[in-house]
Amino acid sequence: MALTAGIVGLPNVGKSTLFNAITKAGAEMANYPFATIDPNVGMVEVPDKRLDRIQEIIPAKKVVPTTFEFTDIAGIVKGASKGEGLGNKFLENIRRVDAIVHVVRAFDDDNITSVTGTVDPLDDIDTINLELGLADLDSVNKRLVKVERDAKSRDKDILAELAVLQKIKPVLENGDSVRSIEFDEDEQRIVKGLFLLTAKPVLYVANIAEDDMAAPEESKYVKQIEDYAKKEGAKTIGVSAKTEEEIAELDDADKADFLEAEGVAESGLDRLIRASYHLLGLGTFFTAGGKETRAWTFKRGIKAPQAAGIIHSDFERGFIRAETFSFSDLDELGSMAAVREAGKLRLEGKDYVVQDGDIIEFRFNV
Ligand SMILES: Nc1ncnc2c1ncn2[C@@H]1O[C@H](COP(=O)(O)OP(=O)(O)OP(=O)(O)O)[C@@H](O)[C@H]1O
Ligand SMILES: [Mg+2]
Repeated sequence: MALTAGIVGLPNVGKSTLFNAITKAGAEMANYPFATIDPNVGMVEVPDKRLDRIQEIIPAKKVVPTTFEFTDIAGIVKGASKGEGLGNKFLENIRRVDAIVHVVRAFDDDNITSVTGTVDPLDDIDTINLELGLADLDSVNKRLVKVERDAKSRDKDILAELAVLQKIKPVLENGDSVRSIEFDEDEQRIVKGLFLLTAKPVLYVANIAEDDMAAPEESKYVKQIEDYAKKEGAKTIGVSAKTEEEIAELDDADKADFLEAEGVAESGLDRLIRASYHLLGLGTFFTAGGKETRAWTFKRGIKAPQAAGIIHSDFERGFIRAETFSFSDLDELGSMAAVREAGKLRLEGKDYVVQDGDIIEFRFNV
C-alpha cells in the first residue's frame, strides 16, 4: 500500500498551489476559502542526484526516478473538531494520510483573503493543532469508555491499551500532541491502532512571498514558525508556493535561470519533497544498467524479498538472493569492476534489511 503525505492547513493559505507545484496535477486553486472540498491525490518525482551519478558510471538506455504520493486536503477551521466547515469530513481525510505537511501562510498580500483577517503564523498553527488535538481527545475518550468496561476481564492486551490511553489523555488535555510523548515499541504498536491525528509525523511549510525566496531564513514569519517547530522536533521549510507553481512547467534549464535571477541557491520545493519522503519513512534503492537505471521507493525496515516484490510479485515469490552494493561504494570507487575487486558486492539473503542507497540485482526463479 502506498504511503501518502497530506497537505494540511487553514483555508486559502496556498495548499492546492503547493500541491500543483509539486505534482503538476492542475488541481483547482482559487483566492477564496474552501476551494478544495474533496482531496486531490497526485504523484511527485523524487529529485535524486545519485541517479545521474549511477548513469555516468553504468550507462543505461533510460533513467527513471522514483515517485511517491501527496494528498491535498480541504482547509481546517476553528471548530472543525465540532463539525464547523464540514470539519468532521475533512478531519477524516487527514486520518487517512501517513504524515502531515502543515502549510502556514507566511506572506503579506492584501489581495489574498485570510480567513482570520490577519497574517499570524503562530496563531494559525495553534488553531490547526488545537482542532487535531480535540479530535484526538474525542477519539481517546470514546475508546476509553469501551476499554475501561472491557478491562474488567483483566485481558492483558486490553490492560495495555488502557495504560496507553491513560498516558495520552492528559497530554491532549494539556493541548499537546501525541507525537510529543515517548512510547516504547509495544506502546507504539497500540498507538498506531488508534489512528490519532497528532501522532502523525509533521513538517511545517512556511508559504513565503516571492521576495523572500532568496533568503527565507530572514523572514520574520519563517523564524516564528521555525521556533515553534523546533519545540516539537519538527522541520520547517520556506517555499513560495505561488512562484514554484508558476515555474513548475519550465524545463530544468529555464527554471535554473529563473532561480538564479532571483538569487535563489536551491529551490525550497526540492528540499520539501525530500523532507516529506523522509518523514514518511521512505527510502530509495536502485536497479542499474541495461535497459534502464531506476530508483524505487521502499518503506524503511523491509527485507530483500519484499523489496523485490515492489518491482514484480514474481521477484518476491521466486526470490533467491539480492546481489547488492551501495551507491556510496560505487560513487567512491568509480566503476563496477572496482566495486567487485574491492569485495563490495554482497550476496544478501531473505533476511537482509534493505538500506537507502542500495543498488540491487535480484535473482529469482519462478
Ligand atoms: N506565496 C504566495 N504568495 C501570494 N499568494 C499566494 C501564495 N501562495 C498561494 N497564493 C494564493 O493564495 C490563494 C489561495 O491558494 P490555494 O487555492 O492554493 O489555497 P488553499 O489553501 O488550497 O485553499 P482552500 O483551503 O480553499 O482549498 C490563491 O489565489 C494563490 O494564488
Ligand atoms: Mg485548496
